[in-house]
Amino acid sequence: MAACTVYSTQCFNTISSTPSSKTHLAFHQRQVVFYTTTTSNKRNNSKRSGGSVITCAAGDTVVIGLAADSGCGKSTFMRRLTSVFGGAAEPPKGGNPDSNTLISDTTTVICLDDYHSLDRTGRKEKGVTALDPRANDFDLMYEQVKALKDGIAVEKPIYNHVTGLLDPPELIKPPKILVIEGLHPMFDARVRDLLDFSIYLDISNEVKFAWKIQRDMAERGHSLESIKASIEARKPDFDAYIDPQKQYADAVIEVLPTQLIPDDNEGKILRVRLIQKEGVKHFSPVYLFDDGSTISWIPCGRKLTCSYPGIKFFYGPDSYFGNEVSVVEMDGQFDRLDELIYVESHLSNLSSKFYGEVTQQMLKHADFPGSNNGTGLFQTIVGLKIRELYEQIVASKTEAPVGAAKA
Ligand SMILES: Nc1ncnc2c1ncn2[C@@H]1O[C@H](COP(=O)(O)OP(=O)(O)OP(=O)(O)O)[C@@H](O)[C@H]1O
Ligand SMILES: O=C(CO)[C@H](O)[C@H](O)COP(=O)(O)O
Repeated sequence: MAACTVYSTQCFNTISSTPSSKTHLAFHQRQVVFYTTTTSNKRNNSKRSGGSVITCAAGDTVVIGLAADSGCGKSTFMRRLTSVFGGAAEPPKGGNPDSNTLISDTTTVICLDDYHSLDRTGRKEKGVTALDPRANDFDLMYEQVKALKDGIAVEKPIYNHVTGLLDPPELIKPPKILVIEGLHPMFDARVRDLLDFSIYLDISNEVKFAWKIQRDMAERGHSLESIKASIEARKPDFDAYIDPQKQYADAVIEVLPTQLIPDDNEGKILRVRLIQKEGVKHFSPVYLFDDGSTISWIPCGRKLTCSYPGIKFFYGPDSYFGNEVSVVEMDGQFDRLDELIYVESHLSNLSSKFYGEVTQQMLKHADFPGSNNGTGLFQTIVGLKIRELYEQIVASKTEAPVGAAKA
């Protein structure tokens, strides 16, 4: 956690709440700022108050945005990211058992579903989906992400996925790294500007469908028809509000059906592309063999065991929404994960701390979905990149006063 003392939240509760109001108070001889934002929730007749108490001088929180549709691997990615920093991520201790937040020593992951301004029944009554901006409170999202970035604890609302209601808020203290994950981290320009790094998980419709069926049929007992209907119902809003955010992402992990099997419709073998924006501060793209070149590589042979249809890598420069990017692509899947070290040794700029760290991370989480293909590989690499970005930002802040003195 960033150095921070949080005074009793009752202090916050004693302040009358007016929408988006700021009140400055003297408190214990320190300047304390209360942010209070209220959203009426007629359905459960409760007031959602986002309030916070400034007692931190830090303001060192690095903010990462992770955008994707529901069921597209955000939680899996978060587990890989948290593992890179060591330590397990858990919901806030003693809090709401249905909290969506995950806290570890270094990272706090908040789910942006908590900023739904309409609960499940409210959305149904108004005929809007959760993807629609009208069902979300972007003012509160902005105020609270900004507060956390500035080292201020907040009382964040909770959207309860079990009941479909808006629950009373939970206290979130400013972490070293704040990850905001969900449907809209890059939708609102004010929130977007707070991000130090952004990622979009771009899962093609065919693959999304296959994953949804696997999870919602096998694990949640939904019927094939209801899964199809739910995907279709969300699609217009997904296209209008979620998908366009990928143009702003610093890294996109694009997941497509394989090209190694003609007309494959099983969706089990994946072609995964890591699209990395050039010129992003503290982020230096990964490359294969030679920086800036264009390479197609089939690593199968003496050092890598491959069964049908094999594995194919590609690396090269490209343009993405008018931005210069470099792309590393992997089509196919690993037979033996320990042999990944052979591929790792041909990738550069991995931001690893020792030779073989990527392979070690992948082996450690061999049971996570996607560990035998490019989804797991690129999620792990992006995790290492975020660690390096964080370390560089912290180092640059520590060095800044020295530079300033020289000037
Ligand atoms: N890389 C992958 N390869 C194969 N299947 C995957 C992969 N990632 C996720 N899945 C499938 O998708 C499901 C959802 O993954 P996950 O819970 O990580 O997504 P999510 O975006 O956090 O979902 P939600 O927002 O609905 O909670 C998993 O249970 C798994 O079936
Ligand atoms: O797109 C989603 C992000 O997770 C959910 O569908 C949205 O949050 C609404 O949740 P629920 O279906 O539990 O009411």
